[in-house]
Amino acid sequence: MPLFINQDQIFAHQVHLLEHKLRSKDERILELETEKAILHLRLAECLGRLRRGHEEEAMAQKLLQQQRKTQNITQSALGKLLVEVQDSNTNVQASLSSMPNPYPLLNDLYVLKGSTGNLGFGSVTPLRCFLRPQCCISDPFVLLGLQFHVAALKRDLEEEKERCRAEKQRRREIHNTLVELRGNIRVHCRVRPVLPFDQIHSSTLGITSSDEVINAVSDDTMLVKCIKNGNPIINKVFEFERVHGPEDSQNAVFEEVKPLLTSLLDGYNVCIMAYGQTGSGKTHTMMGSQGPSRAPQMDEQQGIIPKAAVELFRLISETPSESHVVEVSVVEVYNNEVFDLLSHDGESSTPGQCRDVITTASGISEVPSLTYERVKSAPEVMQLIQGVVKLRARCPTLVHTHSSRSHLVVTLTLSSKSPHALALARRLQSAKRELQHCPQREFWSPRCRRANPTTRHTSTDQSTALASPSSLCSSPGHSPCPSPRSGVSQAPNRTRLQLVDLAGSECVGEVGGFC
Ligand SMILES: Nc1ncnc2c1ncn2[C@@H]1O[C@H](COP(=O)(O)OP(=O)(O)OP(=O)(O)O)[C@@H](O)[C@H]1O
Repeated sequence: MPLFINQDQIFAHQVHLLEHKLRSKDERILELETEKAILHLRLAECLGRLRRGHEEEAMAQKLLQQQRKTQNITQSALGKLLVEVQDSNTNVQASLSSMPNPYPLLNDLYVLKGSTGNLGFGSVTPLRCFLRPQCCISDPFVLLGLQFHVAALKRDLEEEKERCRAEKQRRREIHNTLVELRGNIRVHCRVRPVLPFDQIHSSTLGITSSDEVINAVSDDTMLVKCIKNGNPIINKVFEFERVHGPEDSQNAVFEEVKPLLTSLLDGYNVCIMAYGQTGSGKTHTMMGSQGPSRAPQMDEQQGIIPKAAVELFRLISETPSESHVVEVSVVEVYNNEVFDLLSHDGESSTPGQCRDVITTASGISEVPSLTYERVKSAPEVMQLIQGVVKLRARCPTLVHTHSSRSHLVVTLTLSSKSPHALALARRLQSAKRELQHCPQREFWSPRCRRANPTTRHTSTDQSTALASPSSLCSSPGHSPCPSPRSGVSQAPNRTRLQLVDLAGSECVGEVGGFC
């Protein structure tokens, strides 16, 4: 059969194919245009975000500047007012003392000054009228008026200060309630002042001394300038429960943690821990930087540990109905080993005995043979701590020469209730020590841990562990004590205050310590 090819049909087919190709291309063009529009939109969004970022940064800077300005203005205004008041007061006192007092009624005026309240210049006229029939003298009135004015100014100033204090206190209370609602761990941040050794390290990193890397923007916000050589500065904002600026004193810092000590007497364990980069001021905050010549008790430069000891004994003296016993232990954690700095046992010349750490079946970490010294006053606590704290491992770092290279844990154990109950607890503790010498006992120590990281066994009797003063609260913070089991129900109520000064990391490459 002959093959017949219709040319028209071939052309029609080719046209159809070409039309199909054309349609596909049109569709592709449409797709690409849509993608282009989406990319344009994204670009616009990114630009908007970038702009907003710049605006936020500018606002943060502006806020900081405004705060500084307001602070300066308030401080200088207060200073001027104080100087004015003091000057006027001195002048008045000098004039009055250099003058004989021939007017017996002037003494009445002093009484009036105390009882009438806010007497200013305006009050002089009625007083003058009152005195004129008897005295008819004008100069003393001027002086008195001046004195009243000074007194009124002083009172105003005091009232202002009081209002300011009350407002701050109210804000703190609301804040604390909020924090309580949020959880039992509070994180405060302290920014120390710039010190001479900072200038040296700044210059090695190419930062000028006028660059403040960390700024306490408000009571709870901190601005950190992240500076890296050759890169633009990035501002980061961090929020804490409380931010202490460089101007905040040791007292101001302690006031924030002081209420926790009341919790200790209410039956809660408390742990206050200082954490931070080397040279950031942990030891200064926890122990203080007191010179040897200073009186140990009333020193404002004392840190949280001495102040907490004073406060604890003050609180105890306010509850004489209960008998309280305070015991102190000082532990150094260095190179994964625990050293009992108060230990007296052993003939070794190395101070501080290495102790084992065990973990009970209930997951509580213990240092069973830790030394606890009974103390009766805050100076006694400090004498013990000061006596052994010099044993702490130290080594110069790139930041400062007296860097502590170990963690320090000071524990104050408070036992309340009758002396009989305390004696029972001691008997339980000695029974526990006997148990520890049983040959079949396995325990977890830092050395075992190195050999086998998963080994965490103990055969310690849980009831004795609960009664022992050496049982550590497993989680730091403001957590309730374990409730006594039936076997130790007579044991005294025991709570712990742990004060921890950690060793700082040497993170100096990133200024500000926020890597
Ligand atoms: N708020 C502060 N006011 C004045 N000086 C301070 C303040 N904080 C720290 N310093 C001083 O800074 C230096 C370093 O402080 P400190 O020894 O407390 O640091 P650190 O964090 O304990 O360091 P490390 O972890 O290396 O032991 C000390 O000379 C200390 O007196």
